[in-house]
Parts: sequence; C-alpha cells; structure tokens
Amino acid sequence: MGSDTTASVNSTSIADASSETIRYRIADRAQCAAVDLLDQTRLPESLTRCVCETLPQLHDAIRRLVVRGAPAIGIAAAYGVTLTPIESSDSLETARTKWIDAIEYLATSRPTAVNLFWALDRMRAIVESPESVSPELESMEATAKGASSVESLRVSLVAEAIRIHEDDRAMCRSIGRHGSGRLAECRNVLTHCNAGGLATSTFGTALAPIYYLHEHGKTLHVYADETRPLLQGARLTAWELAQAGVPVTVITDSMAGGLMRQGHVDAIIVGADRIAANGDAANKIGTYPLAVLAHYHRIPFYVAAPTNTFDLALASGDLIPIEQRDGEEVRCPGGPSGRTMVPENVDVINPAFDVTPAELITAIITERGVIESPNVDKIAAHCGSPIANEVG
Ligand SMILES: CSC[C@H]1O[C@H](OP(=O)(O)O)[C@H](O)[C@@H]1O
Repeated sequence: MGSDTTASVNSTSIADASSETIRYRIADRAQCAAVDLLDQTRLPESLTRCVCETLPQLHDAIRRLVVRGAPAIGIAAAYGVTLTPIESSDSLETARTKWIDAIEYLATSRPTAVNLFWALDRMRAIVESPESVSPELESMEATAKGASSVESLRVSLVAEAIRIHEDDRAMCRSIGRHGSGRLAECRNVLTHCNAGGLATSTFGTALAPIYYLHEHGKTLHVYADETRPLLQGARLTAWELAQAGVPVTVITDSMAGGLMRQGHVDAIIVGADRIAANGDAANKIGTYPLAVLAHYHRIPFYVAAPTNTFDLALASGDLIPIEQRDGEEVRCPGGPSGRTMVPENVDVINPAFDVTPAELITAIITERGVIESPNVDKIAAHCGSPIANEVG
C-alpha cells in the first residue's frame, strides 16, 4: 500500500474536541482508502478509533452506532462508497455497477436518518454523471497512456465525499449562528440524545447554538437527558460539552418534566433524523414526550437540523420509517457485558425514534435561518422545493 495521507478535516472551533469524529485516509491510487472513525460506543471511557477499510466494516460501524447521528452517518457513508474494491481491469461500466451496488448496500445500514440517503444520492449522481469522467480520459489515447476513466471517476467520488463533509461543517456553524438568538437569553437549556459535534462533521446541530454562544462569551448551562437505552446524552453529549467547557448536568429522562415544572428549563433544543414536509420531526426516542411537556409548560421547543434532513416527499411524520433496534439494548443497558435488567420471558420493544408533530415545535433552526411555527408552506418556501403531495 502506498504512503497514507490522512485527509482529515482540520479542527478550528471549540466543538472540534470531537470534530475528529470522522477522518478519511487516501492511499496511493486510493485502492486502500480507509474511513477512520472515533468509536462512539466506547465513549466516554476511552477514545478509540475504528478504521474501516471495507464496505462491510463501514456498514457494521453505522449499524452498531460506532458512528451515529444523521449528518455523521451520511458523511461516513459517502466516504464508504470510495472503499468499494475496484479492479484495475474493470471497465468504466463494471466500476459504475460496483459503486451503485455499494451505495445500495450502505443504504441498508439504518432506515430513519434521511441524511444517509441524501449523501448516498449525491454520490450516486457522481457515479451516473458523464461529467464525472474527465472528457480527455475518454479518449483512446489517454487510456493507452495508462490514464483511466475509472480512475477519474474514483477521484471525483473522493472529492464529492470531502465536499459533503465540508458542506456539513459550514451548515453546522450556520445553524449555530441562526439558533444563538433563540437561546441568548436562556440560563438553562435541556437537550436530548446527542446532536453535537459527534453527530455531525463538527459543532453539531442542537448543540451548535450553545457552542456558538459559548464562543461569543455567553455560556449556558445544559441539562442533558441521559437518553435510554443507549445513553447518547450521558455518554456523548455530556462528554463533548465538558470537553468544550460548557457546564452540563446529566439527568435521567424521567426527570425532565419535574425540572420544567420547577421552572429550571428555559428552552429545549434537539436534533432530528428526518423532518416531513409538514414539519413533523423524527428524533431519538423520548423526544416526543419532551415536546408535550414543553407545550404544557409553555417552554420553547426547538428542532435544529440542516435542510438535508427534510424529506419533502413525505407529507407527514406518520410516513417516516422508524428503526426498530435489538431488544438486547433495552434488556442490557450496560451492553453485552452488562447485567440483564429484564426477565428473560418478558418482551421488550426498542424503537430508536419517535415523531414530534409540527404543532408542538416552536421553530425549526436550519443553516438557512429559522422556520417559526413550521408548516408545509413555510417549509417549502424555506427549502425552495415543491410541496409534497398532500396524502393521508
Ligand atoms: C444531528 S442528528 C442527531 C440525531 O441522531 C441521533 O440518533 P442516533 O444516535 O441513533 O444516530 C439522535 O436522534 C439525534 O438527535
């Protein structure tokens, strides 16, 4: 294998303590590229890297939440496409077929976060676009010289994956800027699961306004729901906020309502995995009850997400596919080595997400601005796309 050149995205912001969530390594001719992931299943006890060199390794890493968070799995999957084994003898047509097969395989890793499919669609567009192959490489002379149209297309795919990564960095910072005005007067903000730098390229979505304000001298206190069963809030949000010097208190999910009733929560901000055309938002299980409690207690409830989290083909949140995960995650909260907390002959269910109706969302904060009281017309205008067909 040639000498490795780690093409990581350089860290610049305070949230970048975790921005090394995803790194990409390019070897000579990229026949041995690798996607280098911070293994989020090992946080907060250890900082362990999981280096994926094959499609099955990357698929498994997404499936096991080694890398997780809607934008982060999109970025990882985009890089994952370039891990596709292409033989030097492959024709352009054969290579294109292998890349499309890889895209369709990676699309089976998790069903809910639309960012995964959005990123894979961007990669598919490169594979299928004639412009992705340098015209001069199409000539017989270039091929005779050893240049390869397959090589040209592979380079275009790597470039697109890096662009997806870089675009996400810019989107997260914009979300931070747009959301900061909503939280600037708050003292205590509650969040659920992890929608920070670990869930994105860096800086996060729900945590972005908090990091932005912290960078500009206004530091909030954050209540982090532990977020059962996988505890992304306790393990990941608390870790990255503490790394960034933002005061954070972990609470059990069941404590949130009491804190709101006592007046200890000034606002709630969460991420999203998929937002339907009418503004209904799917997010980590336990988000919907927070929205209901916030509505009852008249506390602002914000969803922060880039516009590539909107799925305008779905008219309502009832149509969002909800990932059903292994019940073992509920039975053994400490993981395979932990104690079983549920009697063997008792059933469990483990939906990874729930859906919050748009009417419970005060505003959706994106990289383009803020959608107040979201509805289908405002979202279509905001995203600049045709309105989804009204069904159901
Ligand atoms: C910035 S998207 C974060 C979003 O993704 C999380 O789900 P998971 O940890 O299963 O990937 C959760 O819903 C977060 O809000």
